[in-house]
This record gives sequence, C-alpha cells and structure tokens, in this order.
Amino acid sequence: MANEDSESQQLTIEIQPKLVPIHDLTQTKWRYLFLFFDCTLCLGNYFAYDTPSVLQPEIMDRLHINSFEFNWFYSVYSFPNMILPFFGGFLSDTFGSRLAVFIFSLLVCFGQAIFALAITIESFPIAVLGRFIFGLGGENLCVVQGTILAEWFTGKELSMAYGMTISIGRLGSVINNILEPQFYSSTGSVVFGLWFGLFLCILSLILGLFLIFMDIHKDTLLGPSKKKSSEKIKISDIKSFNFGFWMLSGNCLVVYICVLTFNSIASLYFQTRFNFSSIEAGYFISITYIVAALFSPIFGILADRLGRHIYWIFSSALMMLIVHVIFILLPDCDKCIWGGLNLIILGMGYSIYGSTMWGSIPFLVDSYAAGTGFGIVTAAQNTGMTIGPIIVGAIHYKTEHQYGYTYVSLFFIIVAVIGVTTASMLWVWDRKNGQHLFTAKIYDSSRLESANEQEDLSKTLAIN
Ligand SMILES: NCCCC[C@H](NC(=O)[C@@H](N)CCCCN)C(=O)O
Repeated sequence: MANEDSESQQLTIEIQPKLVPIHDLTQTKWRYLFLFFDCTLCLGNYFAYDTPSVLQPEIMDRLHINSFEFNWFYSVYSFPNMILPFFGGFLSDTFGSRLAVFIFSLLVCFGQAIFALAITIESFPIAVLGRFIFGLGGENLCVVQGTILAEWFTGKELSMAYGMTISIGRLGSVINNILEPQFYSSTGSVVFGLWFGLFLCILSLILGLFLIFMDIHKDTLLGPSKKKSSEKIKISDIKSFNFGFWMLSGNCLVVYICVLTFNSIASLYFQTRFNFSSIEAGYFISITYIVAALFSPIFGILADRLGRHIYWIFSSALMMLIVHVIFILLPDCDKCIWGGLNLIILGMGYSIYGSTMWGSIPFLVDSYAAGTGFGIVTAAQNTGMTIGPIIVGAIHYKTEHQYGYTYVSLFFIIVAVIGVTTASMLWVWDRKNGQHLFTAKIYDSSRLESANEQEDLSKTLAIN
C-alpha cells in the first residue's frame, strides 16, 4: 500500500510539470482560429493601400492632377508613420491591444471611406485627407497585429504566425493588382474598385471584432492577471531598450528599402531595362509578393523548428545584396527573363526576413513593452519607405540619361551592405548577450538582471 502510494506520488510528480492549464486558449487549437482573424485584420489595409498605384493614370485623369500631386497619396501615408507607430505601440501597451485593434480598424475604414468618396466627387484635397486618416490607422493596425499575436504564440510558432500575416497581407496586394484593372475595364470607372476596398476594410474590422472577443474570452478563462505596476510601460523605459533591438530597427529600415522601395520602381525598371510592356512588367513585379505569400509561412515554420533567427536574418540581408549585385551586372536585354528570376530570390529573401525579423522582436524586448517595440521597428520601416523613394528618385533623375539604372542599383547595393553589416553587428551582440536570437528565448530583462546579480554573487562568493 505504502509502495502504491509512493508510486502514485512519483507519477504525479513526473506528470505535473508537463500539465498545461486547459483554460489557456493559447495552448489549444483555438489559437489557429485566432491567427486567422489576426491575418485578416490588415487584409483590407494591404489591398486598399496599393489601389491608387494600380489605377494611377485613371485617378490622375479623374482628379486632373499631375504625378507630383498624385504622390501625395503615398507621402501623406508614409511621412507621419515615421513617428506615429511608436505612439500606436505605446498606446497598445498602455491601454491594451484590444482597444487599439478597434480604434485603428475604425480609422482604416473611415480613411478609406473618405478617400473613395473624394474620388467619387472628384475632390483632391479630401482624397489626401482620406489617405492621411487611412495611414493613421493602417500602420498602427499592423503594429497591434504583431503585438497581440506575440501574446498568443509566445515563443513557439511565432515566426510561422508572422509569416502567415505577411502571406495573407501580400496576397491582398496581389489580389488588388489583379482585380482593380478588371473592375476598371468592366465598369469603366475607378470608383467601384475604391468602394470595394472599403468593403474589404469593413470585413477586416468585423473579423477583428471576433479577434477581440476571442482575446477577451482567453483572459476570462485564465482569470484576472493584473499587470504589476513595474510591468507597465513608461516612456523612459525606451532608454533601457538594448543595443540589439536598436540594431534590429536599423536593419529593418535598410532591408525593407532593398525590397519594397525596389518593388515600387520595378515596373519602370523592367520596362526600361528589359523592354517589357507595362502590363508584362506588372506581372513581373507581382513575383516578389507572390513568392512572399507562398513562402513566408514555410520559412517561418523552419525558423520555429530550428531557431537560429540571427542566421536567417543575416542570410536574408545577404540575399538582398546578391540580388542587387546581380541586377547591376545584368546587361540590358530584350524581354529576357533573368530579371524575373532574380525577383524570385528577392521574394525568397523577403519571406525569410519578414517572418524571422518581426518574430525576433519578442526576443529583444520585454513582453510588457512589445507594442512599443513593434511600433519603433514599424516607424523605422516607414522611415525607410519615406526616404528610400526620394533618394532613388533623385539619383534616377540625375543619372538616368548617361548611366541608366547603374547608380540606382549602386544605391541599393550600398543599402544592402549596410543591411549585412547591421545584421553582423546584431549577431556579435547576441552572442555576448544571452543568444536570444540564436536559441529563440523570449526576452525577460528582470530575469536577466537577477541572473546577472546571481552571477555577481557567485563571483563574490568564489573570491571570498
Ligand atoms: N505585423 C507584423 C508583420 C509586418 C509585415 C510588413 N508590414 C508592412 O510592411 C507594413 N508597413 C504594412 C504595409 C501594408 C500597407 N499599409 C510586411 O512585410 O508587409
């Protein structure tokens, strides 16, 4: 009997550490449904963001504006977002991600509604206002999309989850590229496509409400888990963000220039250098996003299995460098496919980078500051998206007559070299600071501090 008792005791002791609270939805299959809602959260935003560029000549015609004025639709989106996502992330840490999801989704819908209405009534200033409001919500929504996901996929499957968000988002961009011209050719007006964009934004908002309900339900099942006051974010906490985090932010700024800024000029690039028509060039520039939509979750799963996030980040930065070196070395040619094949490498590099870089933020900042962390990295990304096209445009304007795209490619190579350098510095830093980006360990500064204190104490004891 005594023997039986001790056996059952042993059994309990062995099993207990493996038990997970069954009320924790993040440990059940429900998390995949949550992931679905999280992915669709930005679908409308991704779709509607790219609509003006696809319908550029038609919108310019309708509003009687030139290309400089047209570019306002993109600058009023990106320029404020060099700063705003930081506040959006901070707001989400302070008041909770759920409220942030709701507010930013509403702003996206509101902004797109104003934009669609403005194009309908042919008012350029109101259209600019609409894009501005759309931008206020859009990038911040992407910040909360990432933050709330980190709460559901703590550590494991995080890169896969981020890969999925990129996959669905970029699918939205590709669907926009395909559908909008068709809407235009069948209705003869740009207006239908814009209202359809609003419909998708509202759909994202409605699915976002399901996401909010699931998150509330998760917390109700878990019981009240009040944050300690020490765990509430303060602006001054940013000063204590580590060097690795700032290196990652800088890396994000430059690597995204190599992908997205290049993609924004790729249509003209393919028409000029490889003699494709604008429709053919349109197919080519979709390659990067199609590859990203297909491969981001796959590379995410690989990164979750193998860890070593820093290897993935470094390799993808290196791939950007290779892509732009190939572009500068490729001779101009008539309808040759080499440039298109190079875009496959670019899409692969983007897939690896997107899923592992965003997935690395929780390894570098405390969970209570995750929103602010995502906000800062998104602000850095938008800084690149704002200054990148301006620099490329200026270089192209000054050098195209004599040198074609050579100096533009040289610019991308320099930026990619900075990407490889910052990734290397991050690697070195990580090796000396807990190897979080190697072992995929969630960051916890309080544990680090106590570990350091413990190390100091054992050193003191050893000396004594
Ligand atoms: N939510 C974490 C993943 C972000 C993915 C990243 N996002 C962006 O580029 C944003 N600036 C969204 C742009 C969508 C149009 N407003 C991406 O690689 O797509």
